[in-house]
Amino acid sequence: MSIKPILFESGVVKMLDQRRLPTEEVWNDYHDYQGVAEAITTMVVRGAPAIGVAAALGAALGARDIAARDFDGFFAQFEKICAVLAATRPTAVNLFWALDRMKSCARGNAQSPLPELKERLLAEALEIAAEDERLNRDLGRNGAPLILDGARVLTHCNAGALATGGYGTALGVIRAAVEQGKQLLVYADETRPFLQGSRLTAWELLRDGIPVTLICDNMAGYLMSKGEIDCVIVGADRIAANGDVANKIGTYTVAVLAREHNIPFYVAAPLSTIDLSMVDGSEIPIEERASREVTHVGAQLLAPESVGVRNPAFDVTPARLVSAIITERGVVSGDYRQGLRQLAEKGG
Ligand SMILES: CSC[C@H]1O[C@H](OP(=O)(O)O)[C@H](O)[C@@H]1O
Repeated sequence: MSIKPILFESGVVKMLDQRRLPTEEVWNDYHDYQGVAEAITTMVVRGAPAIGVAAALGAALGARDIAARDFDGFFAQFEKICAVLAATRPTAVNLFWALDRMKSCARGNAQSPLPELKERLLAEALEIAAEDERLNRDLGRNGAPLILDGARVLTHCNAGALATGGYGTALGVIRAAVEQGKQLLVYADETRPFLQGSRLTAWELLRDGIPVTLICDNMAGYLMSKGEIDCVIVGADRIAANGDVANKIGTYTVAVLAREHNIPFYVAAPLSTIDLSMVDGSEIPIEERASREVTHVGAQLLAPESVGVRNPAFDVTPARLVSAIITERGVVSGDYRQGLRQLAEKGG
């Protein structure tokens, strides 16, 4: 059974501290929205869908503590709480999708007594979490036919159960293929600088008994040139209406290498990652993170303290390099603008 990185038990949000993996499995308790916001910013929890789930639960915790006499007073404070959570990280659209859904839920229950409204908001957040795992299983089944028996599959970063409400997106496709009896080998890019591949994907796949080999990011091209990679599958943080894909830094590099070697490059993402308001990828906000993530691994200094550093946490892969986009409602290729819109209009 794949892990769930976020739980809600006895009125407390529990999150597996992904900064401590793979050496320690430590669960942190969160009692208020401020703590959840910090957990998102500091990457205790990370991964586009997981960030959305965490923010929804954080908003529900915040709603619970609002002392208001009427809906207008309540909603004014609830919007401020959602704004704090929305300010945590800019790239993954799932964060904003989840918070918009929570605000819609509040408005849709404006006539309810406030105690009932607060319970309804918690139920909505829990549904977002449960729904995410369910739809990842659908997504996995949709993508599994693209992964051939015996395939050697390269993935970048962690788009697994740890990045979602459960089961994973890119790793969800891999799980579904394995569940169908296919023999696979996953090559996991270590994914500098935050090392989601070496610390999280390797840990997650070994934990589930799925064969995984760790490589440095700069080894992917060599393995492709030797014919040792059959396909690439990654997650996404935001997909624009034309199919441009924002994902972990280094994804674009892998996509260019895959095209050079005529290797299929697949993107797995739920519809909550697709931003049809974004015409193309040029407008997707790219998070710049702290220099220390580049100059250090843990407490170990790797570079001169005074060196200049850039640390964009994401890049944008143009749609022309994407072989197919796998979602819970189907697989799209070719004309992404039309295909993504049709999927979005298809309904649940
Ligand atoms: C299932 S989406 C996971 C997605 O999120 C990761 O970014 P981060 O670890 O910084 O939150 C990465 O882009 C993954 O592909």
